[in-house]
Amino acid sequence: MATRNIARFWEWGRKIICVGRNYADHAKELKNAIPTEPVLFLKPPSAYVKEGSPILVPHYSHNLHHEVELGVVIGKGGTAIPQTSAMEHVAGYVLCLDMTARDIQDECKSKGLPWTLAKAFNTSCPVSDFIPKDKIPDPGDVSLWLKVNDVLRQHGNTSQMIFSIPYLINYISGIISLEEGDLIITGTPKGVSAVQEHDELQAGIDGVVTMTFKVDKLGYKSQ
Ligand SMILES: O=C([O-])CC(=O)C(=O)O
Ligand SMILES: [Mg+2]
Repeated sequence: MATRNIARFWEWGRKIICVGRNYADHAKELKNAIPTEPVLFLKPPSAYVKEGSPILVPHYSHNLHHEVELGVVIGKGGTAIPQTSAMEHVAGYVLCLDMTARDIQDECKSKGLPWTLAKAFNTSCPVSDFIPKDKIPDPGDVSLWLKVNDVLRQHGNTSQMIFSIPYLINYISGIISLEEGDLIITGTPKGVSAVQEHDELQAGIDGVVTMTFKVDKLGYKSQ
């Protein structure tokens, strides 16, 4: 097998492990309790989309939300990784969006069903270019923002996270072994809101990366 390039992990990437309700201000805006343990869910690698391709609205949703998040790219796998060595397993970062069909998520929550349809559809995980680890010396102090059609909607700092990156790596790897090319997306700060077809989403990490995505209507539906 040819050598895999971690900077293009989304092409051969593996699991996307998502942390929910990791910012108290976002948990509150959706009237959820502040968690005492991380809330986890998964997206498949088919959820990845890169700049130049659009975010597609699932045909079954009328309330697609943006959630801007810091993504942690795993460079070295492991099981039950101690917090003290957790950062040795990180290859770098991406800025990412956890696109969420909020109407479907609300329905899933009220019926006690899993969030797969709300969170794991094609193009539900837009990602920026790979950010090498040394470009973010302190992942616990990263300022991230998102604009819809030039209007600022989200602006948070990873210092507001309830569970830190080393804590999450330890917690997750004790349940689901981490592998090279996995991505952990670490939760969103407050300000989530709906996007429509033709909207332009711009997001960034101050001084590190920006990315732009257009929203398009989903062009396909299973017959
Ligand atoms: O859908 C939600 O509210 C949970 C989530 O992904 C987050 O907090 O980032
Ligand atoms: Mg999220």
